[in-house]
Amino acid sequence: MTIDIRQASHPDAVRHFTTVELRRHFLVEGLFSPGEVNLTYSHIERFVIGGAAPVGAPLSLPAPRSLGTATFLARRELGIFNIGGPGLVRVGARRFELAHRDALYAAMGAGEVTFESQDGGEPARFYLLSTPAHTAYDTVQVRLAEAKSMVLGDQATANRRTIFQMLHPDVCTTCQLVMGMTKLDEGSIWNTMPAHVHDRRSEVYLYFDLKEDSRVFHMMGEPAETRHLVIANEQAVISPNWSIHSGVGTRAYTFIWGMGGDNIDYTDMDPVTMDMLR
Ligand SMILES: O=C(O)C(=O)C[C@H](O)C(=O)CO
Ligand SMILES: [Zn+2]
Repeated sequence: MTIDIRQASHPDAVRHFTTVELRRHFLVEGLFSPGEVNLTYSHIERFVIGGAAPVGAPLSLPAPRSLGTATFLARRELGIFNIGGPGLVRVGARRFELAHRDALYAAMGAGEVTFESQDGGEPARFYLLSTPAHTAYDTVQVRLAEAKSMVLGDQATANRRTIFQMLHPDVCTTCQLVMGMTKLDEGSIWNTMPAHVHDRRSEVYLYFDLKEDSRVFHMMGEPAETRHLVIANEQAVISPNWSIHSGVGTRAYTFIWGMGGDNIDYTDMDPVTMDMLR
């Protein structure tokens, strides 16, 4: 197990970051190493961002020293999305079979978490996002078909996409975690443009389903001070409350978004109009 600690940065400082510094602070690489759990602890929203790629023996989710608790879920809630082959997640005494793109909400106090692949030829890849919690709700599986979905954008603006809200108040109860998946139609490449910010919540994007030779140019920064990160398949980006988060790919892709903060209201966004962008 590895854990990488990220400190929060003031936007006045970020304005002067080089490309290397921007990537070191906001990009999360190497999430899925076969047979390992890799975690990043961000002081933005106290997110824990991780990947578990079990091959052979089951993998346990450890409680790193940064959490200061005996088990990972003692004071936290966790969203688990399977972006690989069929997988098995055990939470305490319960077991959940997660097909490709299924999600699981693991509640505070639910016990130890372990990950397994069910098909050695097509291992599971579990993306993890966790925030501090205050109440023990139910641990529930959310299949992609059970998501609340909406189609946004159109082909003329190359942003036709389906948003699947999965850990969302209309689907399951969480403390502060709100998560889902956005899939772009073939030929569409823009997400979240026009852009927005939401000062009440921070967000993490995991881009996947990207071909080896494709990249997403992820836009970040204050609306009048935008910067970009060039992102490859299965890399994540941390988006602080003051930052836009939008991307344009060299072809279609899918991403998992997840938020934590003061509310769980997906619609609580401050729109950024085109004339505000610099
Ligand atoms: O494609 C989109 O637009 C999104 O998926 C936007 C994210 O869900 C988001 O930024 C939620 O705050
Ligand atoms: Zn957002």
